Amino acid sequence: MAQSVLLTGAAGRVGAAILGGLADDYEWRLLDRDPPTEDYPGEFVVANITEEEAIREAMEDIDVVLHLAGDPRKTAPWDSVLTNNIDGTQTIFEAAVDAGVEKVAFASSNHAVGHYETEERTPELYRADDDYLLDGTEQPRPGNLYGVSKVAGEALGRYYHDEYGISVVNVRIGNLTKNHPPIDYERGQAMWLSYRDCAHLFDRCIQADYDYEIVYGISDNDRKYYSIERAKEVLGYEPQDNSAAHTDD
Ligand SMILES: NC(=O)C1=CN([C@@H]2O[C@H](COP(=O)(O)OP(=O)(O)OC[C@H]3O[C@@H](n4cnc5c(N)ncnc54)[C@H](O)[C@@H]3O)[C@@H](O)[C@H]2O)C=CC1
Ligand SMILES: O=C1O[C@H](COP(=O)(O)O)[C@@H](O)[C@H](O)[C@H]1O
Repeated sequence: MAQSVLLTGAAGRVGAAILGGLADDYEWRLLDRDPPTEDYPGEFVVANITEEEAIREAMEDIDVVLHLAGDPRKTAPWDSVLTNNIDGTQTIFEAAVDAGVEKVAFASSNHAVGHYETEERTPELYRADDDYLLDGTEQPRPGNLYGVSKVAGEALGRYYHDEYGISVVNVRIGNLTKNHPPIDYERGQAMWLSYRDCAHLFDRCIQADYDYEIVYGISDNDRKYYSIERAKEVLGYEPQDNSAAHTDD
């Protein structure tokens, strides 16, 4: 029988990439605060992730949670990230543990480590001949309050894993764009995540066995300063795309 997967933030861009690749592969329960405007492959729950009761109900009979819902803006103000990204993520973990969910994959971000991109390192860092690599074992260095909220989400996962044993993978997503990498944006090309690699990566988050992990979610770009070795090793991630293959780079 297919695993039951709760996808929060299902109506957003990352949700679209995941469902675009995996719609037929799982029993989906989709959740978003915005009501659906199209057909979705499963039950659609309209709820805010800060609503404890609604989230507890949404968690019933779920095997795996892909937790994407949150404010994705790098300029997001503190009150929004505090509510949507930190409070909301705590509500998700608490309900997941109580419901006996096996795994949570958390949509973290490149902005959790944005301040490694110092003036001395950039723009060389974004180029294929530069060998500087972050691999997920480094200390977080958020580049903005949004990044701080993602580090908090990763810490919540650490706590719920250590305290309750739930499996947690934090995917520090780079820059997801459809069809081709960002144009005239070296940083975006270095951290490009294609739609099909995104779907495959979250598929591996559903299928693989792990304890607590931090991995980078980017395609196999020639330009890169995030290692994808841990995602390959632990999750079996096999990306197919590379921003260098696009002539409009
Ligand atoms: N798109 C990208 O390149 C990247 C995205 N991420 C993370 O991935 C996640 C998804 O991002 P996108 O799909 O790009 O954003 P999006 O804005 O397209 O989608 C987010 C969805 O979450 C929903 N949502 C927001 N707050 C909610 C709440 N309190 N309760 C219920 N639903 C809520 C929104 O209605 C929206 O449909 C976010 O957590 C973001 O921080 C991280 C790095 C890069
Ligand atoms: O976390 C996120 O990062 C991506 C890439 O960051 P950017 O600074 O290069 O734009 C961003 O597009 C996305 O909206 C955000 O959630």
